[in-house]
Amino acid sequence: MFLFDWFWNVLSFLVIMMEKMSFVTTFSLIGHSKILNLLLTTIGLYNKNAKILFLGLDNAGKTTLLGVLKDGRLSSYLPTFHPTSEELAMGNIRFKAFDLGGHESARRLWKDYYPSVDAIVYLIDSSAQDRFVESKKELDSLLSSDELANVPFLILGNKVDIGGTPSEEKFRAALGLTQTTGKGKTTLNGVRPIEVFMCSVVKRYGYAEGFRWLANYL
Ligand SMILES: Nc1nc2c(ncn2[C@@H]2O[C@H](COP(=O)(O)OP(=O)(O)OP(=O)(O)O)[C@@H](O)[C@H]2O)c(=O)[nH]1
Repeated sequence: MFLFDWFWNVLSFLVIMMEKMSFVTTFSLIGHSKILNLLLTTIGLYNKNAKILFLGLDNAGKTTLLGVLKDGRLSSYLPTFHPTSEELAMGNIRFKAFDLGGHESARRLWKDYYPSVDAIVYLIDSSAQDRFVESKKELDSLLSSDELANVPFLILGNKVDIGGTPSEEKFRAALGLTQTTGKGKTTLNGVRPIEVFMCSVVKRYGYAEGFRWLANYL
């Protein structure tokens, strides 16, 4: 019995060593990032290289969100007058995000970015109720664009940390967003995915759920 145990332990040790050696050899031959990519591709999580536009009126919080997603830091930014872009990864989505600015002059450039876009993230300052009509007008114009007909829309009702912001229900009603896809993963039957998530970029909540929802449709 002792001999059998000893033999079994030695055999197990050798098998583990061989596995480790072949892994180390493969690892150094292919390289760390390629192995990671290979694993992610195998489990279907890596092919989400998407082009995402961050749109919304000026002051909605687009650049702040981009900054938080980029390096986790909250900074203060000047209004965006020139489009900027960042390569980002969030959960299982890798994407190139374009912050196009929300001032009236900047909005004229939005349509130049429609070709080959994979998703729109539309931010609305939920504390600025006096601007809901203007925000709805821009959103409706995006939603009715032929070029964006099949593009998923993630609507973020931002700044809920500010007192007096409307409930999600009232926010949806004001923006005409009562009929949406649903927050789970659903079969679309040819309908464009569109969903609302209330969030606070500065308090860092709400938007991650939104991006997780969006990942289902990229
Ligand atoms: N209270 C609060 N303020 C926020 C939030 N997100 C952004 N802000 C503030 O809103 C202001 C505008 O944010 P920006 O990120 O510059 O807005 P933008 O949409 O990029 O604006 P433009 O560049 O003019 O199009 C800044 O003072 C931010 O600090 C939030 O979740 N809560």
